[in-house]
Amino acid sequence: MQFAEFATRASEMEAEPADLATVALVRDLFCDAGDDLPVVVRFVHGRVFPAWDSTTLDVGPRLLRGAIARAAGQNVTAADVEDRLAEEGEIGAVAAGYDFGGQRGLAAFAGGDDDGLTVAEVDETLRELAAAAGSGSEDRKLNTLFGLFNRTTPEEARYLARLVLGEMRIGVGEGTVRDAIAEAFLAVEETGETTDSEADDEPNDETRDETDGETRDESEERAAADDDEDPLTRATDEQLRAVERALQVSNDHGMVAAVARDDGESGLADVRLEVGRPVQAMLAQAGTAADALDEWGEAAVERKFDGARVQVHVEPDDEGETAGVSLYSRNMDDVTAALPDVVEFVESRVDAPVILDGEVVAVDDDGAPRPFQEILRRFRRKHDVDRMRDAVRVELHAFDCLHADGEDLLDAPVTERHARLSDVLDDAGAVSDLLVSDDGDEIAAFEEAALEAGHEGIMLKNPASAYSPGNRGKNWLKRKPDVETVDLVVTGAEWGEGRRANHLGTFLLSVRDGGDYVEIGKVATGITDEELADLSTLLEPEIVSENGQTVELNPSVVFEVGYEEIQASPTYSSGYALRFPRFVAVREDKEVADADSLARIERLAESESR
Ligand SMILES: Nc1ncnc2c1ncn2[C@@H]1O[C@H](COP(=O)(O)OP(=O)(O)OP(=O)(O)O)[C@@H](O)[C@H]1O
Repeated sequence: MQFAEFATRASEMEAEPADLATVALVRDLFCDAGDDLPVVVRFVHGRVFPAWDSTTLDVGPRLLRGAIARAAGQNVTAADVEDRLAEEGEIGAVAAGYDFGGQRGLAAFAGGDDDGLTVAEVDETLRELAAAAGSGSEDRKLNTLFGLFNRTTPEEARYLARLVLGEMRIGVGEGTVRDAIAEAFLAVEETGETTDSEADDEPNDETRDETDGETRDESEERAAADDDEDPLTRATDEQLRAVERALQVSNDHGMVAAVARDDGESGLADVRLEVGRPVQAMLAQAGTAADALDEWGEAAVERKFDGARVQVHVEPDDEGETAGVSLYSRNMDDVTAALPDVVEFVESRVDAPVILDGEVVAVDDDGAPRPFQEILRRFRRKHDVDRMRDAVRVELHAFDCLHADGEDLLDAPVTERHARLSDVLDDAGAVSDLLVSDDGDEIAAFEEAALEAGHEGIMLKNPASAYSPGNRGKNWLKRKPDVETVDLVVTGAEWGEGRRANHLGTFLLSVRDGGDYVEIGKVATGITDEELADLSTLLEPEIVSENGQTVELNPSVVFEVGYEEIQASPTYSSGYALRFPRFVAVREDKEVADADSLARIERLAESESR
């Protein structure tokens, strides 16, 4: 497929306000993609690599602006591009505003044979760019991007720029991709035999409700559109679930689309977990022991470790022995290199191919947990790993087993998965204690002991429940006595004054509101001088534009922020403000998509006002 064709389709999606019609456009694109299907599926929601793959292009806004400036011609500087960005507010619009065609004309004049970019060529070039490392790699990346932009029309440039930054902004989220795959390759044209035969078969509440707001809206719109002209053939809930399950298990949208097309529902059912391919972490809601017992009769109770989530993959070799250990964060980033002590521990205690879920916690010499911030000094670290290994001791607490010895356990109940965990991890101290109880007093005593031992609280799990990757469902409840903090996206900052003039000092905080960010306040307290310097290093490459002391930042960093109260306030665009905000930590284990939403802020504000 020509990249120009992809860009035209993307612009149609961007212009389409209705969710169902967008699904139909995405479906049609998938149907027309041919051999390029996996790439097109990834591109349409802003990915070059599958979701499970931690490889990134590692191109920041500054480098991208430089490449656009170069492709735009000799008279255009990166500062000009920056000025236009301040006016337009979005890099795709800026890229589309330049005429890169002049260079193409020259290339043709010089004997160049340019039939236009193909989707496959863009994919291949961006993959090469991602692989550039070491000295001179910035320049090589700049050259590669320049080469691509140089061949784009304005429409192609718009979507290329956005693809490079990983945000297509065309209203196509996970739910849309899932529905479009089912519509394209599983749904059957209505021929008197109705595809609504599953109408009574309610979709798994957790899966459908917790995916994202968009999914819920889509199903409502789907229902409302029943009698109206419907642009979709209408996949059944069962077909949607088959796609959803394969996506959860593989985190590879391109592969799932190809399997749906080539092998249908039975092919999707055969998609299995793979050691070395991370899955999304199951998440929890806040809740109490009373909630748990009311709902399930009994609860599986564990300590809530205050550390960083880690998924442990132990790969088999040809003889069935273990060949290697890899570790992933809750966002499926590869953090193996940062935690050699955990790798060594797992190597010595596990001798079967497994996927385990757990938490790494910083501990003192007596094994007592240290504050959460300490583990963040180790997690994701690329430099000084050995020095930090000595400075911050960590321990693994494993609490789940998703796969053991070739067997996927996602659908097995909590208690069975925990029993398998105890079988495969030869260290009782590293296996999270599990109390299954229907007695509120017994659970309260367990909670008290957990808090006394320095843990954050307890987790309450429905003993009969399966593991649902990526879902913040009702089967896991977290219970902790401390005041909640909120995780907010840093969208702006101000340069400091006096001795702090070289550092960003005050940070503008936002919450997620659909695909956008709305402001909720600023934080400047609770940050040490050392942290200020680190924050400036972290955030300076994300500067989008500057106006006097104030800078606008690409939303990429999440702060955990404490506060005394959340108040309704006209000062910020969210309609809320934090009273006495206090910086707690950078949530390096979270991406902006994991930051708190406006809906959560509304709930917190409401519960405080009661
Ligand atoms: N025994 C346990 N079982 C499951 N998760 C646990 C356990 N102990 C600690 N955790 C951690 O608690 C988290 C669940 O809380 P939640 O899903 O709300 O994540 P979060 O947003 O990081 O919340 P928090 O900031 O409260 O940790 C898990 O992601 C995991 O990192």
